[in-house]
Amino acid sequence: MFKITAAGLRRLAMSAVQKFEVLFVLGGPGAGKGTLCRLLSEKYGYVHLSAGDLLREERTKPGSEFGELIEIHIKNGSIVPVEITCTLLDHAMKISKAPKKRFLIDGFPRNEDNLTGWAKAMSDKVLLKGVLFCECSKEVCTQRCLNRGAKGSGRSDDNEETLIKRHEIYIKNTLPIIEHYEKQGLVYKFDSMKAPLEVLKDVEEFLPSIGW
Ligand SMILES: Nc1ncnc2c1ncn2[C@@H]1O[C@H](COP(=O)(O)OP(=O)(O)O)[C@@H](O)[C@H]1O
Ligand SMILES: Nc1ccn([C@@H]2O[C@H](COP(=O)(O)OP(=O)(O)O)[C@@H](O)[C@H]2O)c(=O)n1
Repeated sequence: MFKITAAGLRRLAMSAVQKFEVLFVLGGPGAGKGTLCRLLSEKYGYVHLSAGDLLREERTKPGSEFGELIEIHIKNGSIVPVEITCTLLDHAMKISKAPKKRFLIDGFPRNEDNLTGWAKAMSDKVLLKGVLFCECSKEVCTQRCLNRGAKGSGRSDDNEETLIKRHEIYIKNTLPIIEHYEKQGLVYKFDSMKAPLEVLKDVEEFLPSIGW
């Protein structure tokens, strides 16, 4: 006899309600992900969730059990375990009061652990509409982060030593994730060496193709 499992029932229930729509925004450290997301969110009301910002905020919360661990990873340029990051993203999505449940998730998924953890925890709730890939040279990325640091970002990772590691991790761990989505035809690449408003314009040409 046909039997439906609890997980099957949950999936059915979730498919009946509207799922959150998500665009991942990826690229090297300093490629301009946050800048693009801010422009898009101001103009279209999409909710910008930066994994890095959420982790930095959690790090400084009094009594956070993960504060120290997060700081070690950020200072080292390495990637925080997905259970922490995914819980922060999930919570931020749930409490969002934005009328349009359309989310720009910036700086995630950044490695295999992020990818599998997200699939496990979120695939029932979220519809991935695509991946925006900010293409930018290592030199420009590095210079942008150093300028951001010099202008007082206060970030413990906007320094030459950490930037070398961040870039290595980007090449070794994040590029394969972008390739993974590319094989599924989900990636939209654009030149993020251009000025911010030109980048915005290029991305705006892509949005109608996903119904945004
Ligand atoms: N298209 C751009 N052209 C020039 N500078 C940029 C551009 N996009 C971002 N920046 C600057 O580069 C730095 C890093 O940008 P940010 O958006 O924080 O990058 P990311 O989120 O990828 O680390 C910031 O100081 C920002 O003002
Ligand atoms: N998915 C993520 C995103 C960021 N992070 C951490 O946060 C740091 C800063 O990420 P970010 O997205 O704010 O900044 P960029 O490196 O892209 O400029 C990373 O170097 C990681 O240490 C993470 O562990 N996992």
